[in-house]
Amino acid sequence: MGSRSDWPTMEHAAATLDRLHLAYEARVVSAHRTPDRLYDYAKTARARGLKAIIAGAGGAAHLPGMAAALTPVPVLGVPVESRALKGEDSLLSIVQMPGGVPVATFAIGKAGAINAALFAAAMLATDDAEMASRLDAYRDAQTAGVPETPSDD
Ligand SMILES: Nc1c(C(=O)O)ncn1[C@@H]1O[C@H](COP(=O)(O)O)[C@@H](O)[C@H]1O
Repeated sequence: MGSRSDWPTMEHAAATLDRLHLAYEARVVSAHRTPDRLYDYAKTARARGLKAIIAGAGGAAHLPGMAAALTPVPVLGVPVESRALKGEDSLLSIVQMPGGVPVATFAIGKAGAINAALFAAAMLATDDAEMASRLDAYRDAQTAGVPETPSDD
């Protein structure tokens, strides 16, 4: 994520990965404020064995796109809700990549963070039966948690 201030959003991605027993690291890396850290992080990502990078950032959210420019590891962009423009700036900054440098872009805020984690798990599940069954269990629990009526009475 681009800043510690993104953690209240991105911790939902982390919690989802925890639920799926999927190992991850959470780091603050900013294209704007820590460009060298971003360069090192992205350039070493593949060799370190990272299978996906969930990049959350708000406002002028260049982090996901710059990460994607520097590594072949799939980048999943999460637009963090910004104070001034409610995350529309984040969304548009992340989604509108030039052809040739893809970033998979998710919804603004908490839902996007959760879905990015689920999507990363789904990518891994294509050749990991254990992960596929954990995802099935996640969905089963989600389905079981949806009541059929609007209230208990
Ligand atoms: N969009 C970026 C990048 C980047 O794209 O590299 N670095 C920080 N930021 C964003 O700035 C917002 C405000 O950050 P602060 O709260 O630290 O001022 C955060 O949402 C962060 O993701």
